[in-house]
Amino acid sequence: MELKKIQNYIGGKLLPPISNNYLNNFNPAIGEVYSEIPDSSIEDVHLAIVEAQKVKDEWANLALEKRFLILNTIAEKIEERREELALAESIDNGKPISLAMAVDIPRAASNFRFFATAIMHFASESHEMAGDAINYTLRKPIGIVGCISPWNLPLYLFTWKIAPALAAGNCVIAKPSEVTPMTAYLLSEICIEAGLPQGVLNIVHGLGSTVGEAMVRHPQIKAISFTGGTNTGARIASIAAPMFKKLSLELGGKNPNIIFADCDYEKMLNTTIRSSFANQGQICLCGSRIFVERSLYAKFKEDFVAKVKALKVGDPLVEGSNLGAVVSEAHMQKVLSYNNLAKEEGGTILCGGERVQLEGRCENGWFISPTVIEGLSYDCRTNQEEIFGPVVTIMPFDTEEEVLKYANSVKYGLASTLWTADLNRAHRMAEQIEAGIVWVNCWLHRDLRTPFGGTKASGVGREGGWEALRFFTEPKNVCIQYQ
Ligand SMILES: NC(=O)C1=CN([C@@H]2O[C@H](COP(=O)(O)OP(=O)(O)OC[C@H]3O[C@@H](n4cnc5c(N)ncnc54)[C@H](O)[C@@H]3O)[C@@H](O)[C@H]2O)C=CC1
Ligand SMILES: O=C(O)/C=C/C=C(\O)C(=O)O
Repeated sequence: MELKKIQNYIGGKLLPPISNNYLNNFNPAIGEVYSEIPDSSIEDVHLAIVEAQKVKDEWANLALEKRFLILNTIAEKIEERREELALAESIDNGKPISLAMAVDIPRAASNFRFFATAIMHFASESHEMAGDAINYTLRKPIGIVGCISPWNLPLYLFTWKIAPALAAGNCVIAKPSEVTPMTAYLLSEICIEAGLPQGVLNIVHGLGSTVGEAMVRHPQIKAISFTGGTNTGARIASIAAPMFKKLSLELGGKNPNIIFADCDYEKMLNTTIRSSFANQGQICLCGSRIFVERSLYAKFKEDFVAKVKALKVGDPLVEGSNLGAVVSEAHMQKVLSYNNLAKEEGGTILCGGERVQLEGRCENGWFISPTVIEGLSYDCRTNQEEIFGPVVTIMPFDTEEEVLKYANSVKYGLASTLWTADLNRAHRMAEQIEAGIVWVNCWLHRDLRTPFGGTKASGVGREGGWEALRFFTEPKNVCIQYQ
């Protein structure tokens, strides 16, 4: 059977790569190639830029209401095709279809709807100087911008970048992860149906080292919005910063989940299962280090491990599977290697820690049992490095001061979760935790207006709301002195 061939979306058309070379695209649940993706080259990136150049002024000057209507139509079409998109996402990524249906695809539609609306309300500042002069700040589209996204939340994160970039009046060259390209391809069909003018959005598929780097290096791409690994972010910054490009980098995390004995226990327990293992732990916001106040530790350990053991690792297309496959064989090997490291570092694996061999259709798929490890020190490698899989460590603590030291000991500073009924303590801790996001008595409770991103090695800049629209526009201040 001939494999489905994904195409680039350039100048409003679905095109093969200029080289006509393709890469294999795997279904992680069965461990087999099921489609092909363009192995695009620098020439395809250049073609996309030529197409974007032709229309960038027209798109930038289009009435806001017209831009709103087109982006809102894309949101509606994502919703209309949600079942097809959720199935495609599940097959491409390995995640349970129930998760794609409940979270990934609705959020992709919300991203377009949110920014379609937000741009209608985006206003610039003015500053009066004591009866002497007035300053007003213009916010112009940057021109052509680049969006590079990862494989863990494919359409969710791809649209989280593209939607504000387009809403702000830019033309976009976008590259989804080569590991999960399918829903970005379906999005190009949707954009054609929705009447997005040709060349405004161009999706170039291929490898990071070729397509991604060509985008980062191209002088006509004036800003790069990237989500992915910290090392990749550092490489992008090393190329783009000397070219004075605007950069938004949303990178890795090693997030603390801090649990005090006075918390709402049942809510905390259920949410901690989710914050540890949702999407097989492949969300940069997952809480991979769980710190529990000592008086609660034994009870938490018993209840948590029992719940984790009850999670079903299974065929992502079957209702009732709590965890699907991890995204690739290489990633599975990387995650499993941390279990060996944890043992070497003195840890005890309380449950999981192994490849799961399913029967039937998924017998060769890349599945890992959810893993809980205890007995490690806060500063060992297992507790310092991003694993990005279904693996958490649990550790007791005695005081706020002690747990803050543990929480802040990592190079990352993305997200954190606090569980306590004492709001004074929550404020105190939130103030001192080194992270861009602090959730109190909840996790991944998202309001798209809020600043989203991390500190330290978790990134530079913020996405979401006005932050994203500011990132994708260039401010110009005009100062007029009164005559
Ligand atoms: N959201 C997050 O925080 C994510 C973190 N990761 C972490 O990163 C590790 C590596 O995962 P990868 O798939 O290799 O992520 P990655 O950072 O290599 O990939 C993310 C995106 O960047 C592109 N890319 C790669 N190299 C590039 C370059 N030199 N220039 C421009 N674009 C480039 C990729 O093609 C992909 O579209 C994971 O094991 C995980 O720890 C991975 C994905 C998402
Ligand atoms: O915007 C969100 O709600 C979530 C974003 C998640 C990531 O950026 C990630 O996992 O990489």
